[in-house]
Amino acid sequence: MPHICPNMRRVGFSLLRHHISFPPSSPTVHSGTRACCLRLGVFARHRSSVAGHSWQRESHVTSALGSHAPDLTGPEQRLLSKLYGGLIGGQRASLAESITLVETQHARKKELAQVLLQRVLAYRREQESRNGGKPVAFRVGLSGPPGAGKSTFIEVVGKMLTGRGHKVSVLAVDPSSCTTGGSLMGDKTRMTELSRDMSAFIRPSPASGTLGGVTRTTNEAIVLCEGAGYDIVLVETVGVGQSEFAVADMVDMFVLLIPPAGGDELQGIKRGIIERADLVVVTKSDGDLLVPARRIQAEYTSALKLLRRQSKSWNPEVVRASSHTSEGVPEVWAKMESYRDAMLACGELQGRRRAQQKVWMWSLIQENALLHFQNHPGVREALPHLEERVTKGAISPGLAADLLLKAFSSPSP
Ligand SMILES: Nc1nc2c(ncn2[C@@H]2O[C@H](COP(=O)(O)OP(=O)(O)OP(=O)(O)O)[C@@H](O)[C@H]2O)c(=O)[nH]1
Repeated sequence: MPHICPNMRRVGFSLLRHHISFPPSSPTVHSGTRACCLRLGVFARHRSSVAGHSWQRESHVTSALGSHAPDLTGPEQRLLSKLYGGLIGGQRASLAESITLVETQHARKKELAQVLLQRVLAYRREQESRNGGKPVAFRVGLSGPPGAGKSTFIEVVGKMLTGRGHKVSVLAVDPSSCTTGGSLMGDKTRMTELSRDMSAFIRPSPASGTLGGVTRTTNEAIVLCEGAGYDIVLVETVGVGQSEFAVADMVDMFVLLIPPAGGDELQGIKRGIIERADLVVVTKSDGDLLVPARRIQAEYTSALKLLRRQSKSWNPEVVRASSHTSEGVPEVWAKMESYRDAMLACGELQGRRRAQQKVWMWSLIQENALLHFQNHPGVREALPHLEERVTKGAISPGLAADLLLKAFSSPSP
């Protein structure tokens, strides 16, 4: 049972009191977060210069956190130096290894991952300040129903962009891996050409975990990709469950891909997610599918007019493209660039990123607060009995919740 600081308890207590919904029980234990923050100070004091960037420089950022930090061992320091040096040097193997580190469930490695991440964040901040405070990479989320043509589209756009000198990374968020451990997205060979391109980096979804856990690691993987010099980060997800909302909360632009099919196939597309779309792309706009594609485009254009606008500077549009003929693909990218430029110019993109940091932080708190609540000895002891009485109707859910929260707020035995 990890030590839970009183503040953490208060947060968990107050979240529960305000009926904020938590994800279901999670195997992701994040107990090392605070310890690893503390450890940053130690890492900062490890003065090795990697790729011309001295660790010393960040010490002012982290010294306030560092006084109780236990030391990193020599091998740990060497591992982190190697990963960081390789990562900012743009080595794909170091990037892949760093993402594996942030995906780990191993408590100590999780701490190391946070140390690395903090360093990469500091490096990225330096780059952004050199870039006039503007983000160094453009993050685009792409979602759509199974078979919408997402991976084919990403392959074609990705190749076009690397051909123009960009470095493109593709991260996948697979909701099925969170529930079943299986995969909606990973079982077939995807983006074969792009995966051979040295300017591209493709990373499948973590194999398992809660959506909260996958969201955290994807957010962290984005930071690592940007540190490794990828100026375009594409995050792909299937429009199933809540994963598309999670992805919309971690990108600069959210794009919905819709196949030119009618009726049932489109019913799975949630109205809520259409509201979040900055751009809708009707895919497979070629051959026999051209006519239905035009019809779907017209239908969605009318539907979008009825929705509330998300931005003062951007009106979501519906465009058509074919990944087979490439027709419309450069135009789709041009729209994405116009969006980025407009949102950067008015500062909304930067504002969106700031808000996302908070969403990300709160989703971590929710996940961990619930975990601490469930692991509390008093709660564990009272839970089976109270659950039984609630299901039998002997006591109200409200009273049971109050009793459990009371157990949680009393000191551990
Ligand atoms: N005619 C036509 N077919 C396409 C086009 N793009 C993709 N397809 C076909 O649509 C099918 C699904 O394409 P994918 O790219 O695998 O779709 P996806 O959305 O990634 O699918 P999931 O991985 O199941 O979510 C494949 O058989 C593709 O060949 C296109 O531009 N035109």
